[in-house]
Amino acid sequence: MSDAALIDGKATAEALRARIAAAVATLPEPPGLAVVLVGEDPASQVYVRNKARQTHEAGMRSFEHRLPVTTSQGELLDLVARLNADPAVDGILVQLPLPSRIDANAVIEAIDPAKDVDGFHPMNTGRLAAGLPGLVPCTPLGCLMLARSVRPDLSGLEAVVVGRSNIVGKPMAQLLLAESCTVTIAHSRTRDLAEVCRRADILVAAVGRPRMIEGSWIKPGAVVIDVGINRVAAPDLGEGKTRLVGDVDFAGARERAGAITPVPGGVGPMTIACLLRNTLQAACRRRGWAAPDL
Ligand SMILES: NC(=O)C1=CN([C@@H]2O[C@H](COP(=O)(O)OP(=O)(O)OC[C@H]3O[C@@H](n4cnc5c(N)ncnc54)[C@H](OP(=O)(O)O)[C@@H]3O)[C@@H](O)[C@H]2O)C=CC1
Ligand SMILES: Nc1nc(=O)c2c([nH]1)NC[C@@H]1CN(c3ccc(C(=O)N[C@@H](CCC(=O)O)C(=O)O)cc3)C=[N+]21
Repeated sequence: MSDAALIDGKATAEALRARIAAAVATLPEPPGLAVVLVGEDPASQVYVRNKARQTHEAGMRSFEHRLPVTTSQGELLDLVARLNADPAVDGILVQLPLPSRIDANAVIEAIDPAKDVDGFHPMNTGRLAAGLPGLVPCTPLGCLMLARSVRPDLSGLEAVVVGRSNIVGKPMAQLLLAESCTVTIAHSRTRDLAEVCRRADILVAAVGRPRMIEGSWIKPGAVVIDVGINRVAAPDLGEGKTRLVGDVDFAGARERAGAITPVPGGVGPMTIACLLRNTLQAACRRRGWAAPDL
């Protein structure tokens, strides 16, 4: 079989951001997104900076809160309460992971579900599981959009999600189930992961292990969505250099897949575009504006 089609997340995300910007331009006031970053994790700082820039480019307001790594849980909960009460804030994102002293679940549950643009509050995860409208986690939503860009009708397909985290794997499985896929969720205790993956018409990898999914595990013609963002040493680029790779062995998988997302330039840019989409949706719901059709 010839090489898989490349699913261009960067271009798809740019197009989605342009539609969001056009919709925002028609609103009486700009939606506002608050991003909270605790500590100095350099990778997180890059995401926060990219989010702020793209929020402005979409015509929205961005409120950044950078707190020292010594911040207590009480101080963080106070900030969340202020953001819940702030009428200019439509969306609240608290960057994860948080320092281990802080109970992340307590912080997520403190966010007003109507402003929970990450879709992590139990109210929103419950609504997703029940098939009710709500805010849907950005990364799985972006993955679904990319899968549908090459297979508009997923109904009846075998979908395998590798990873069962609350932020990617579980909501991804719910979205694929809602598309009428036959869904398998694999994880670190799964026996014979290679054989499970070989069943997949749609394979979503959200593990956090560089190139763990081998080319020979891919069903010929499958759609492969690689969520992994792993920084690895790249001595070929020079001493001390690094590069980003996914959870899938891209070169091997490309020989068998029908379509595949690259890393970088795949799921990552879609995550930010979906965050802006959720912020627009939250603003429209909260403020009684007609929600645009994106
Ligand atoms: N592109 C984007 O926008 C985003 C990318 N990411 C990236 O996606 C990846 C996953 O993130 P996240 O879900 O938060 O990660 P977590 O570490 O929370 O979850 C990883 C999952 O992978 C499973 N797993 C670990 N090792 C294996 C193995 N050997 N075989 C099978 N399953 C395994 C774990 O199983 P178990 O539950 O049994 O421990 C767990 O369910 C990371 O690389 C992260 O950087 C994350 C968020 C957004
Ligand atoms: N509350 C919360 N919500 C999140 O959505 C969240 C989070 N915490 N913590 C961290 C993870 C990770 N994440 C990414 C977003 C964009 C890219 C992204 O844009 N990646 C680019 C490249 C980035 C680069 O080059 O460094 C790409 O893949 O092409 C990656 C990763 C969101 N996360």
